[in-house]
Amino acid sequence: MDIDVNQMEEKWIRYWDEKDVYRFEPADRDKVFAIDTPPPTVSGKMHMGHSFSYPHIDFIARYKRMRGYHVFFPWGFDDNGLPTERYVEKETGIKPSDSNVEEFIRLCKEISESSEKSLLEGWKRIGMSCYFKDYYVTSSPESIRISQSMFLDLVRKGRVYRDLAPSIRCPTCKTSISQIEMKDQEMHTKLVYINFSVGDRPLTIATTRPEMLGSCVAVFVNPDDARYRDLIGKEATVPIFGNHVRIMADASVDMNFGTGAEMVCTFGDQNDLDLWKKYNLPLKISIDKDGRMTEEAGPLKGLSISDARKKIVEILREGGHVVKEESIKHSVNTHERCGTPIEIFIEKQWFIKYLDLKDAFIENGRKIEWTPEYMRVRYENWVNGLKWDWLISRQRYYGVPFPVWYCADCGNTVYADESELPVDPRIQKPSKKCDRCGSTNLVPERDVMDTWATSSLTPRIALTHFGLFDKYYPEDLRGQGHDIISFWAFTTIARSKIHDDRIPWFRIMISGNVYDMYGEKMSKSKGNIVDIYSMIDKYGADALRFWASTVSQGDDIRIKDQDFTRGRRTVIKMYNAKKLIDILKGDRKIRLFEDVKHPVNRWILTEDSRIMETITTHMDNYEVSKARTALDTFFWNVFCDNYLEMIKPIIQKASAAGDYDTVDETVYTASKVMLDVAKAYAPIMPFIAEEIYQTIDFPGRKISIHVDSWPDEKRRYSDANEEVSYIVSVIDAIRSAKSAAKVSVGTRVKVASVKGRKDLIEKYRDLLSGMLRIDSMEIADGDAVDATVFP
Ligand SMILES: Nc1ncnc2c1ncn2[C@@H]1O[C@H](COP(=O)(O)OP(=O)(O)OP(=O)(O)O)[C@@H](O)[C@H]1O
Repeated sequence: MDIDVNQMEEKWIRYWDEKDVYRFEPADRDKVFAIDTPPPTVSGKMHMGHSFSYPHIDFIARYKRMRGYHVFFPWGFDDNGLPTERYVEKETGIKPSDSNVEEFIRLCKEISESSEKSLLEGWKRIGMSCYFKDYYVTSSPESIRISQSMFLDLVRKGRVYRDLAPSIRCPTCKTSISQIEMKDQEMHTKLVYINFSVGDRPLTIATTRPEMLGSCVAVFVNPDDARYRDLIGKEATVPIFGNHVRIMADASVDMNFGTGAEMVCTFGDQNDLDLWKKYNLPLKISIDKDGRMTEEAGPLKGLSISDARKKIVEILREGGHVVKEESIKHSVNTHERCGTPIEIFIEKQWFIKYLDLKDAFIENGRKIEWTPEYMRVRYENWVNGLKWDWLISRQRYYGVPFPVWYCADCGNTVYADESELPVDPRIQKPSKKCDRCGSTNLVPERDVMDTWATSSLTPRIALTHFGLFDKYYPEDLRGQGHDIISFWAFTTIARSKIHDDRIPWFRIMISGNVYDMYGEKMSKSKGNIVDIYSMIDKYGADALRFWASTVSQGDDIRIKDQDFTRGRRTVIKMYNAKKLIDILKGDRKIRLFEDVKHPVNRWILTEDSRIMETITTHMDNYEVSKARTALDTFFWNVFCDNYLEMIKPIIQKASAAGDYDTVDETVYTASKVMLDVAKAYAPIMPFIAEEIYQTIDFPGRKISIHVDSWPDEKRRYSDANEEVSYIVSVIDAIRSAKSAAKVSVGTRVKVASVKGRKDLIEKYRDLLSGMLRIDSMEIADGDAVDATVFP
């Protein structure tokens, strides 16, 4: 091999950049293919998960471009919100509470800008054909304006409200979060059996949250539980705290968990919240916003949740209230960013009201084509399981500010005018008075929006960035991983429904995830990653993309060296095949042939157009892995092993006989099929495809293979096909005979004795003996093809 794959790949990245190959030229809607590309969060390093899922989108973008579409394939970064804040905290050690808002925002901007520059290089390096020269970021004034304007649209539509309502809170990140950001996690914990009393009688309840005892507002049992039927309606005394709570019945209580009697606290978990709402129970908050115990927690006041848990068990033990403790493993709702168990609070928060739209979300989900189709079910399960309106306010700093002030005199909410956007009420003074009482005493909303409240608008943000929203919305395709169906896919479909009563794109293509060696999804922020550069140095980016094409959409994958090796071998094989054609061509110019005469050329052109048709069908069905498998077989077996080997003696013989038409026709055919192969590989392995294209010297080439046309020319020569296919079966038989005689395919043998259709084999005697290195061939008639060799 004399190709430096890394150098070759870097050369083409520079070339595509210089020639602006991926610039989008607007055209009529039916000529455009618009893609909603995932803007990665600025939260760490690019990893092999990205070099798997992004190429899946790029395969389609490149294919559609070669099919003649003007492909709108923008690039963007999602660089506002909690992921970026946490990244900045990790990188600098500076917490938002250590500095003022403006200073911290400045730091977040500075760090995300420099981080974006290096991340961008990574995405270019894996051969993405996005338009990188002008990308959007979700923290730009333009994106903030759109996000705030859509917020005002929600206000106009009555779809947003601020209310004192239960909200989910992460004590570590010190912010409210939404249901979307929760993740179930199996955790080890202690189930503590505690004695309450009903008069003289003990009533044992079991709980995993003993520190919440001060918030206990009721004890619940199942109405069918005979053990407690006589207690329903009575009062139980809470140990240590001494207050009395009602014993109530609800069918949701699991008789088999613990003792079948449970305490309801405000709020230990979702179940507490449900019962609290259903029975209008009192409210007692014993954990504050920062995860510290409050006054209500009595002797636990000021402790952290975990310390409080230890302490209360000690106190209960001392008082003789603990019956037993059991180690259990149970599922806990945690914050997906940091893994901390969530808490439930009552706070004033902004919510998008959408629970009443669940049916419409399902209906719109069904108007979208899902690839693979079964991912729609995941989406629907998520929608059906929604229990909360979408909480969009966050008590953080680096996010899109709410365009809102409150009147300190009458409590009215004052919204910014559209013309003032983007606005940061934390920094900017309002331009108007309270529209209810005329007061100028306005105080800003200090919360910011959840990052998904903005990234759910990416079709609008990306298209508006180029002034194309009205022309190309809804878009044609959204590509993304299945890890964020409930985040990004769902929120985008929801926002499109609410704002525009439309679907955001006609198709969504969901790719699988790359897992680390422990079976966890690789993730930037968690840091459990394999860096892309170490793999590119070893195998090249084409090989990484080849690996990405080895599984179907939606399927998960691990890092397997053999897949990268196969990809790299294919790159080298293509390079060598092209080199062989160069040698056979010598210094002749390629002449174009409308029609070819030699049966071997007629056969390969027939096979070529057949396979291209198959590949095209797979690509049209978004089945890239099937297309690539078919192409691999054609390229390795049919084209390299058979056709290129067959034409060596053909060209040699024709040259010796001065038959330059046959030489030119064969050189043309070999180059043409090589070009088709390069074009068909181009969406998957764009670098080697460009290398072949640019060096093959075929007339009529464009600036790049990636803007040339897809190979769909149909040439069918049925006469030659039957004949040469038969000869290919003879070649296979002689190769098998050589292998049975333990001689390598390239080793010369003295005699080969071949049985079959004598007249036909005779016609190809020279080709067979030249190609298979046979000194003398004995040919006999026979029904089935059979061969023996004598070294
Ligand atoms: N391990 C992975 N395998 C496949 N695709 C992934 C993987 N991780 C992220 N992606 C995809 O990359 C795109 C951008 O994701 P994102 O920037 O959130 O990456 P991330 O590593 O998960 O970051 P974070 O840790 O901040 O969540 C999404 O489409 C996502 O599905």
